[in-house]
Amino acid sequence: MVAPPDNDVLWARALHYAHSGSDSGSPALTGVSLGVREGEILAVTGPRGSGKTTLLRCLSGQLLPNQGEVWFNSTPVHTMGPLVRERLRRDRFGWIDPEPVLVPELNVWENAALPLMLRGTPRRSAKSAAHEWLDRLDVGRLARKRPHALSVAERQRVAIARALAHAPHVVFADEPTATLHRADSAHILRTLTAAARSHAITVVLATHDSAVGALADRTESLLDGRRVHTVPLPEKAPEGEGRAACSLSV
Ligand SMILES: Nc1ncnc2c1ncn2[C@@H]1O[C@H](COP(=O)(O)OP(=O)(O)OP(=O)(O)O)[C@@H](O)[C@H]1O
Repeated sequence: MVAPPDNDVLWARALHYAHSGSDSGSPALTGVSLGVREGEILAVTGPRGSGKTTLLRCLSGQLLPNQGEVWFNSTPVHTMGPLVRERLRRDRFGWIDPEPVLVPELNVWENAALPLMLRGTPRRSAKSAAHEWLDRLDVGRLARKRPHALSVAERQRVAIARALAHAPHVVFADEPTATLHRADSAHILRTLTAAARSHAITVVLATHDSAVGALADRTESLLDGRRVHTVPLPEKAPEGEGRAACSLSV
């Protein structure tokens, strides 16, 4: 095993992953390698079924690749046992799902403070951190409400506050605005990326919306479980060919 470059907070080499019982019968990832730098916002784009979610779940230690390696800050994740991976995810990573999944019995600030309280942060400090992030995401006024009293967009803001409140090293955001209207979606993405930049949090953001890539420092594209390079056509493309990008498989 060769350790990854020092400036990569996350590093994956030759990841292969096949879901058992997959409808397509093809593996979700076939040899994906990539590095993510400290503090970077990386967009992972690609059409539906291209392997974005599977890649994020392998990088975050939720899934163990069938082959290949995942490293976090020079520590191999793919060789960790389930409990160590669980602790790594709880303490160092944040996760944002496409649809907000909150605990219905807890109010908004308790939901946002949950990762902190699970790792033993005193209630008062956890509450204060949760309030800070809820305010930042424009849902501080809802802190005492239960999730069912909120709109989907408000619940997603709470889920984002929860992913950020414990000061994670890396936040994985899987299509975080998939269920939102365009205006909400743009605002939430800007807030997420601005918050991450101001706290030097690394973000790996899966999206099938190429416009989202504009907010990222870098974009990696997937197609059929492989990384592809997006190569812009030359300025003076011949008549009729337009300026669409083309993809070359690597
Ligand atoms: N739990 C699962 N069980 C079986 N097959 C799965 C499972 N999750 C994903 N797959 C399959 O793996 C492939 C990659 O799926 P994945 O969800 O990683 O892609 P994606 O790019 O995130 O897609 P989407 O944009 O629709 O979320 C697809 O063929 C999908 O059907």
